[in-house]
Amino acid sequence: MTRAKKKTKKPGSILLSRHRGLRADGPSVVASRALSNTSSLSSKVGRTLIRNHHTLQKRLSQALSKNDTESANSIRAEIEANGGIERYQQASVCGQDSQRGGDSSKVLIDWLREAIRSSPNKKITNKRLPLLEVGALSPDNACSRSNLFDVTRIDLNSRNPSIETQDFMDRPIPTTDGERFEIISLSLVLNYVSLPAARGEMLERTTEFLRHTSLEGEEEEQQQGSRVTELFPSLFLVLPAPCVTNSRYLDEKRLEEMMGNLGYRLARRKHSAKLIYQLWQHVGKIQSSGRQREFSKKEEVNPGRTRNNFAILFR
Ligand SMILES: C[S@@+](CC[C@H](N)C(=O)[O-])C[C@H]1O[C@@H](n2cnc3c(N)ncnc32)[C@H](O)[C@@H]1O
Repeated sequence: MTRAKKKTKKPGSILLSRHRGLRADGPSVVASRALSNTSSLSSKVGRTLIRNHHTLQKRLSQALSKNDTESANSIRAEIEANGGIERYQQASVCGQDSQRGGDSSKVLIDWLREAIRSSPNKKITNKRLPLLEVGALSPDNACSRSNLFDVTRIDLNSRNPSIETQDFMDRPIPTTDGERFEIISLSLVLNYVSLPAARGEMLERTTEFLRHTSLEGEEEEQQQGSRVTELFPSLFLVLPAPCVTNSRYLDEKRLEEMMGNLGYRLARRKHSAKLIYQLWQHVGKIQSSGRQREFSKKEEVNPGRTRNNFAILFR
C-alpha cells in the first residue's frame, strides 16, 4: 500500500502566498512571518524582500529630498516592520549562495590570478594590495580568503566586528597615500543607492580613494609589459545585469562614457545571466575630468515598455 505523502511547504511559501494577497498592511506581513519562521530564506522570498527594501529606500530618499518628514517617518517605520537592513542583508547573504550565482568577489580574484600567472615579474604579488570593500556582508568572501589583499571593510550596518559601520559617502577623503587603496570593491552597492544623482556622486567619490603612486616593482613591471599593473588602481563594480542591459537610461556604452569622464577605463568585464562584473582602471589623476556634467539629465537610450528606469546622473 502506498502511503499518501504529506505535503511539506518550502520555507517561505506561506510568505509568498500572503504577499500576493497583501493590501494596506503591506509587505510587513511578509517580513514578520519571515522573521519568525525562517533562519535562511528561499530565493523567491529573498528576492521579494530585497525588492521591497529597495522600493522603500527609494520612496524614503524621495520623501527626504522633498523635506517631507511625515512621509519619511512612516516609510522608515515600514522599513523596520519589514525587518530593516538586517533582514535585507540576510536576504543578500542568501543570494550569494553558490546555487544563485555565488560570491561575486571570486570574479575579481580570477582576473587577478590570471594577470599574475601571465606576468613575467611576480614581485608585485609578494605584497598584499590595499582593498576597500564597500558594502561588506562578511569577512570571509573570496577576496578576504585569497591572501592577495589587505582588506578594509565598511557597511552601513556591520554584521561582524571586522566590518566598520560607515557610510562610504561620509568616509573622510584621504589626505595621504597611506589612506588610499589599490582597489575599491562596489559590489551590488550602487544599485542600493536610490537616487540617480546619488549614484553619480558615489562613483565620483571612488576616484578620491584610489592611490596613484607606483607600487614596489611596478615601474620594472611596466617596462616588461606586465598584465598585473594594468589593472591598478581600480574599481570593481558589480551590478544586477538589467541595470545595464535593460534600462531605458543606461547601457554599456553610456556607462563607459560616464566612467571615462571620471578617468576610468574598462580593463575587464564579464556578464552572467544575473550580474554584470566590471573592473575599471583609474587612469586619470586623483581628480576626475570635470566633464561628468554631460550626464546631468536622463536620456533615453533604450526605449520600450518593458525597460526599467535605472539611471546614473552627475551634478
Ligand atoms: C546587496 S548588499 C551587497 C553585499 C555584497 N557586497 C555582495 O556583493 O553581495 C549591499 C550592501 O551595501 C551596503 N551599502 C549600501 N550603501 C552603502 C554606503 N553608502 N556605504 C556603505 N555600505 C553601503 C548595504 O548596507 C548592504 O549591506
